[in-house]
This record gives sequence, structure tokens and C-alpha cells, in this order.
Amino acid sequence: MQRKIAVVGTGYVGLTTGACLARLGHHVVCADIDTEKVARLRAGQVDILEPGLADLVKRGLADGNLEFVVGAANAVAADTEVLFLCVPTPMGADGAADLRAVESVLAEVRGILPAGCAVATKSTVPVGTADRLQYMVDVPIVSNPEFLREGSAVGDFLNPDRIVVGSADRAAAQKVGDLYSALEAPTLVLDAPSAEMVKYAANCFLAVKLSYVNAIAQLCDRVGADVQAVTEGMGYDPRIGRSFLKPGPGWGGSCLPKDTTALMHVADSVGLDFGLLRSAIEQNAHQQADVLDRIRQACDGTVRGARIGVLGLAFKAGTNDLRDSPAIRIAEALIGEGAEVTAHDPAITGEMPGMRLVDDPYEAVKGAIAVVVLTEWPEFRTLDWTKVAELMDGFTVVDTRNLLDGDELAHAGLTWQAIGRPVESPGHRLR
Ligand SMILES: NC(=O)C1=CN([C@@H]2O[C@H](COP(=O)(O)OP(=O)(O)OC[C@H]3O[C@@H](n4cnc5c(N)ncnc54)[C@H](O)[C@@H]3O)[C@@H](O)[C@H]2O)C=CC1
Ligand SMILES: O=C(O)[C@H]1O[C@H](OP(=O)(O)OP(=O)(O)OC[C@H]2O[C@@H](n3ccc(=O)[nH]c3=O)[C@H](O)[C@@H]2O)[C@H](O)[C@@H](O)[C@@H]1O
Repeated sequence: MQRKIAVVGTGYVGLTTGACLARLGHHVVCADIDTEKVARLRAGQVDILEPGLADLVKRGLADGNLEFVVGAANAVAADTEVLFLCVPTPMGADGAADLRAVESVLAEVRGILPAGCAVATKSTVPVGTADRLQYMVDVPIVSNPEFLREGSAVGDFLNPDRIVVGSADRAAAQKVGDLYSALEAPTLVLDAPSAEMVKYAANCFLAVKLSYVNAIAQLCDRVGADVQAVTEGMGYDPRIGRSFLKPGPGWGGSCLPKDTTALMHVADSVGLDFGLLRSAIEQNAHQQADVLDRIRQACDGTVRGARIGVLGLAFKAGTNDLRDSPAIRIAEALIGEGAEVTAHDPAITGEMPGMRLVDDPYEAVKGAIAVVVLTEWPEFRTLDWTKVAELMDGFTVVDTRNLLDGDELAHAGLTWQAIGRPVESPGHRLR
């Protein structure tokens, strides 16, 4: 049955939610405060790199199921049944989630939401938010956390592992859950605090898992084991699973860093010493510091004045999102230490402060003392590494994603320095 839906915020989550719910047959009005973005969306233009999203937007516009307006109030009509909050909840100065955008939207719509409408919160908000903000509106607030990943947002939304809805008003929670009835996924109808907690518990678990793997990779480096073989051996155990076991330059992106810090803040506020999560956050900083050390070593101890080629700036492959990207942090640290950074990322164009951004990966490595792979774009694997070796002034490639073929690099005359794997160098294996 077609429902009348309003979605506030047209970023990764809001636009995906709006376009996918329209695809499921609902009528959706999406609102944003960014006037120019709304104008572009009305013309079918999608700024973010998300496979299938632009097609869904165009389709929704064409069949009349998807509209874009400026301002939350303009998305609400007398027959609106569910209003989704998909606005940012960034890290505040004290580490807690900053809920000002959520509160300002509620203040904007509080007087005009029709009776019978429900507010569904897709923004990631700390436990207790639904109950705490309930006084602001006369309609029920339902927590409906979103688990999509950037780069596969549409696929994740339409093929979810689970739907979670939670509210003090069970009927309202069920109503929000029913919007997804065309999708085959288990639906959990919970109380609001539990639904809110599922989101943080899941993201923080992923962060802890990655910090653990990154620490194991560091250990592999020191004891002569190969982390690729180790994680393969671990992954056969279904209790561990194969996914999220790839070491890297530290985890980043717009969510894991802010959500781990926000949950830490919640734990602190109730007097719980969540040392495990704190260690995971600290390990992530060590991981980035370790990558910087490797780059310094490749430049004979200091990067001052050294030309460094950076391959990849996005926080992971498949996205052009630079928010809280470990690659950007590492590039900025190198620039801060006096390196001359030339960077290439297949999804990023324009200007980047402090560095030269080039469209051609070979231009990025030209004259470099060391090359650093920071994002796991598959196209870096198939570069002509003999050509790279000829263009470079040095010979070390620090592969923070364990992406490249070490043998191929060694044959090209390069030293391949991965994370938790034996160093491959022309003629011999080094530790
Ligand atoms: N990016 C992701 O992969 C995921 C994000 N989340 C959560 O979803 C929320 C939104 O994240 P993103 O979509 O990444 O953010 P985003 O930054 O991509 O998009 C947010 C949008 O909201 C708009 N906006 C801000 N204030 C507004 C207001 N008062 N009225 C109308 N529009 C307003 C902004 O202009 C922007 O277009 C956050 O709480 C995040 O933690 C949850 C799951 C996945
Ligand atoms: O709340 C959110 O916003 C989302 O956060 C993450 O999704 P996303 O930020 O898109 O990115 P991930 O794919 O989870 O990657 C996070 C970071 O971990 C790194 N990573 C991931 C996997 C891996 O094996 N190794 C690894 O280093 C990535 O490079 C990246 O820096 C979660 O995976 C989503 O389920 C969640 O909805």
C-alpha cells in the first residue's frame, strides 16, 4: 500500500531512503536546507558516488513518486504518514553526538505534523534520544537506525540484513516497519533505547573488529607471520566470519569515528569504564602513526622536502567521500612534516589544500621518493608497475591496503611494504 512519506536531509542516508522508498511504491517528498542541492536533485543530478542512486532519483521524478523541496516544513502535508529524520549528527566538541540538526527539524515541523503521523529517526542518535525529544512533538517518535554502507547504499537499503524499529508506541514502530514490507528482511520491533543501542553497538563492534585485525597485522609484522594467511585461517570459523578482516591505514569515514567517540561519551556519562572501546579508538590512532613511520623510513628517516606520491584519498574504495578519511589525515600529516605530496584518486577532482591533485596516477608517482597506497581502488592493482618504477626517484611502495601484488612490484624493481605481510623487494624477501 502506498504511504505518504517526508524525508528530511538528502545526503547519503536521506537520498537513498527517499529514492528507495519511492522505488518501493511510496510517495516521498525529500527536503534539504541546501537550496542548490535541491535544485540539482530536481534536475535529476546526484552529487555523491552511489551506484544506482541517480537512476532511482530520475525514475522517481519521472513517475511522480519523488519530489524535492527546500526546508523540512515544506515536506509535510496534511496526509504525511511518516517523517524520516536523516540529518547529520556530527561529533560535538565534547565527543558527544551533536543533535542540533535533529532538534531544529523537530522545532520546524512540530506545529504542522498531522495527527497519526510518526517521526522516524534514521540519523544515528544516542540512546535515550527518542524518549528525550518526545516532548517536542505530539506524534510518536520511532527509532529506525540505518545500516547501509557508503558505496553500496542502494543495494544495502534494498537488501537489508535486518530492519530495526523501536518506540514506546508499538503501533507506530510497526507502521514504520511496514514501509519495508516488500523487502525480505527480519524486522525487529523493539523499545526505542534498544533500537538506538543496536546501531551504536553494531558500528562499534565493527570498529573493535578492525582495530583487533590491525593490531594482529602489526604483530604479524614483528613475529614473521603473514596477516593475509592468518585472517583467511580465522575467517573459516563462522563465529568470526570472513568480512571486515582487512587491515588498513586505520578505519575512518563519516560514521565509525564519530559513533565510537559518541558511545564512549555515553559510557563515561553513566560511569562505565568502556576500556575495550577506548583501546580500539587508541589502536586506530596508533595504526595511522605506524603508517607514517613506515613512510618516514622509506624516505631515510624524514619526509621533509621529500616528494611523496599518494594513491587514494577517499576513506575507502567505491566512494568519493573524504569525511574523516585516514588517507587525508596521513596526507595532511606528511604535508605538516614538510613533504611535497602529489595525490591521485579516481573519484576526486578539484583542489586539495596543501597538495597537488592530479588526474593521472603516473603523474602522482613521478619523481616520488616513496609511493603510498591509501585507498583500495582496484585500478591501482593493474597499474604498470614497471612504468611506475621508471617514473619514481625512490623505490618503496607502502601499500597500506595490502592491495598490490608484491611479486609484480619486486619484478619491477620496487620494494613492496604492506601491512602485516613480508616485505617483497627485488631479488629477496625482507622482514
Ligand atoms: N553516511 C552513512 O553511510 C550513514 C549515515 N548514518 C547517519 O545518518 C545521518 C545522516 O548522515 P549522512 O546521510 O551521511 O549525512 P550527509 O551529510 O550526507 O547529509 C545530511 C543532509 O542533511 C541536510 N541538512 C542538514 N540540516 C538540515 C535541516 N535542518 N533541514 C533539512 N536538511 C538538513 C544537509 O544539507 C545534507 O544534505 C547521520 O546521523 C549518520 O550518522 C547512518 C547510517 C549510514
Ligand atoms: O553508520 C554508518 O554510517 C555506516 O558505517 C559503516 O559504513 P561506512 O562508513 O560506509 O564504511 P565501512 O565499509 O564500514 O568502512 C569503514 C572503514 O573501515 C575500513 N575497513 C573496512 C573493512 C575492512 O575489512 N577493513 C577496513 O580497513 C574502511 O576502509 C573504512 O575506512 C558501517 O559498515 C555501516 O553498516 C553503517 O551503516
